[in-house]
Amino acid sequence: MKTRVPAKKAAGRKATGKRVAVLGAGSWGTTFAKILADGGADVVLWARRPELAREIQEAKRNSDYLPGVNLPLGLRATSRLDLALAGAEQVYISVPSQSLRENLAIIAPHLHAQASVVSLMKGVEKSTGKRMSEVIAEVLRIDPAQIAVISGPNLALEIAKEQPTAAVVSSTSLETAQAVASVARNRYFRSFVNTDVIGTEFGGVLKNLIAVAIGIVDGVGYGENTKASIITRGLVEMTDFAVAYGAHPETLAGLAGLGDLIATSQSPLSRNNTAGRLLGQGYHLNDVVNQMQQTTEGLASVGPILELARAMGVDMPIVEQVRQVLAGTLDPKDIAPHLTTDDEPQGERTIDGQAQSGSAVRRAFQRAFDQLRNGGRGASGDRP
Ligand SMILES: NC(=O)C1=CN([C@@H]2O[C@H](COP(=O)(O)OP(=O)(O)OC[C@H]3O[C@@H](n4cnc5c(N)ncnc54)[C@H](O)[C@@H]3O)[C@@H](O)[C@H]2O)C=CC1
Ligand SMILES: O=C(CO)COP(=O)(O)O
Repeated sequence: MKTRVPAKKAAGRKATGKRVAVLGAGSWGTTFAKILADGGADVVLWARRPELAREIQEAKRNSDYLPGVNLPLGLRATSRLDLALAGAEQVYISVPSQSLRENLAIIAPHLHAQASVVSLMKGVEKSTGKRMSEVIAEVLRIDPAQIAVISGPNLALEIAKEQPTAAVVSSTSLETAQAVASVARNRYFRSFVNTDVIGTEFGGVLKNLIAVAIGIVDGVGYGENTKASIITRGLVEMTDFAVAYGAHPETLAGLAGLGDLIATSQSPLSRNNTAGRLLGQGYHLNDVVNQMQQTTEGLASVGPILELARAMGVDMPIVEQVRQVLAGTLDPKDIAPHLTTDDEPQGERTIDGQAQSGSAVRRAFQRAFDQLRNGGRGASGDRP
């Protein structure tokens, strides 16, 4: 199929005229390119492999990652980074988190100085524990106001099939978030905005870890009570962690937190959930990793997240148990929404007022005080 149709016509609505690039033609990068093109943007998608770029450009298909999905006729694809980035005012990145730094090094020479850079990724860098927007700022040395992140309950294949979905675009600059959100939207994809980059990014990272835990108990054969307990207590862990690093608690109650946690924990489309299920069924981690053909961010994030949690004195019993299952030191059937060593009842709410308290330092003191009050155990509790 060699016919070329202008983006405006192909999208079936007025083009915004905004020239954007999407880097990474896996399931999410390709789906996001479709979101943008269907919203009227002029999109060029960069694929590492020339044969994949050719398939997308000529057949308007990405059969490995999005089987059965027809891509917009106006969507262009190339394996040449310089061509993808030429004139791009917004650059969306969707590569595995552990490869971001090396990819940024080859992106940098071709990036327009004023371009907004948007992370679609949900991992932290294993070697540094840094969030993707931090890695972007560090390597590209651009103003943080040029950087945005997008997160939410966004299982790629459902969106590629045009099922109605919402997401949140976050940037320290509201103007940037709004500029990105006005391009990254269409009739089936609605973008909200916030300025809580920390909460939005950590929400996406942390829900992966809870989704692995849910997959594990699913694989073991436990039912809805166990899963609901882990989802609920998991959200508390996510919120405690993110707030300790400066996030707003309400972000974790929003699309990038609870919303994504629900979608990822419930869906067989989730790679993190699937990896957990295989572990729960008794497969060894190496076999699971070999079986997963797509990026499973949660597996790489467990270690750095627990280190970051320790640094702030945040208890993450569920994530800790996921680590133990991955390490083969905890039987999957023993994973539970609490530490197996808990022997005294704990209050469901113990960090009263934390959500309203000021700085991260103040919260750390509050947490230390709560730990003392709880006889050395970490504070745990639903946010008010
Ligand atoms: N698939 C989904 O439903 C969603 C994924 N995400 C996030 O998007 C990011 C990318 O995920 P997917 O597109 O799903 O992964 P994927 O495994 O489907 O695709 C990753 C793509 O990155 C490319 N890539 C570029 N440089 C690479 C390198 N050095 N090593 C390996 N691959 C390289 C691969 O060729 C591939 O096209 C992840 O952080 C994920 O958490 C976020 C929301 C939804
Ligand atoms: O982030 C996602 C949905 O919002 C995709 O989850 P997985 O990476 O587990 O497939």
